[in-house]
Amino acid sequence: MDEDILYHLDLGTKTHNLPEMFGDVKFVCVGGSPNRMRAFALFMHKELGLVEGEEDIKDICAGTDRYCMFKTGPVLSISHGMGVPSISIMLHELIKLLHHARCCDVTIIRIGTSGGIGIAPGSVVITDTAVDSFFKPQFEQVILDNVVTRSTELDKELAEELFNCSKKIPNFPALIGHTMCTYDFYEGQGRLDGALCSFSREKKLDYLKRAYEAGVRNIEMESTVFAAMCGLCGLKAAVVCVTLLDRLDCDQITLSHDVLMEYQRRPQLLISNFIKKKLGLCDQIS
Ligand SMILES: O=P(O)(O)O[C@@H]1C[C@H](O)[C@@H](CO)O1
Ligand SMILES: O=c1cc[nH]c(=O)[nH]1
Repeated sequence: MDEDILYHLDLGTKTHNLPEMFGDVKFVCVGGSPNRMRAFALFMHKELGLVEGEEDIKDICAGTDRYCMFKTGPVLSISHGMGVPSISIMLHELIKLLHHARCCDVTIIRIGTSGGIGIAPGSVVITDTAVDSFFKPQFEQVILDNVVTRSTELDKELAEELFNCSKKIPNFPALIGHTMCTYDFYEGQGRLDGALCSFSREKKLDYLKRAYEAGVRNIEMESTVFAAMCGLCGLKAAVVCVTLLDRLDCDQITLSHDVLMEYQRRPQLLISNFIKKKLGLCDQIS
């Protein structure tokens, strides 16, 4: 293409000098909420000890209200909204952005929230494999009128490295497990408390217990397409989500605002330690 307009990011190859703006990016962190991703960028800025002021960390995608994007040193922090279609659009444009900017050796990590299965709320699940609602390690993309099945394997070495990093953080509950990705938060995740519910409590528990037996430890809404797209495009990728509740116990998220914020910071702390370690900024993890 003579020109590539990254419409939902409000960036383009003719309007922006992408290599100059993004050429040094080595880590990309993505998550659903714009506020979380802004908070992560500010946290990384502090952790990396960068000189310019926090006020210089501006939303690069301010011209659109679809996604927000912040850059601090080699770390890019981007929001992706909720669900597969939303993250998929963002990833198409992000991956093209990294290509146009001539970035190399980029690691991409989704830092999110999730519902746990059979584990304590507040646990951080590092995904080894993302699975669909049938516990299969695949993502089905409808392309024209064909269903194309793509693998959702993630980088096992990276998952192990993150798990080892987590062990160095005091009182940090983390584990490696499969993550189930659904197309809905309510009936799609076996919740009884949506506007619609077409199954019994027994059926719900039977489904979630079968998921647990298949190795699933948490449920969220983006991991399969994230793993599939990053895998096909040669990006090292990981998914790190905190659990907000144990779905074997309840459906509603009753955490106080403060606890919710503290839980959401857990994946951020782990990833910040990982990035600092990769950049050689700390032998001793704080
Ligand atoms: O990154 P977030 O915390 O948005 O991920 C999960 C999956 C859905 O997008 C959302 C549902 O509450 O949270
Ligand atoms: O239960 C939950 C919690 C957060 N995100 C989800 O997708 N499900």
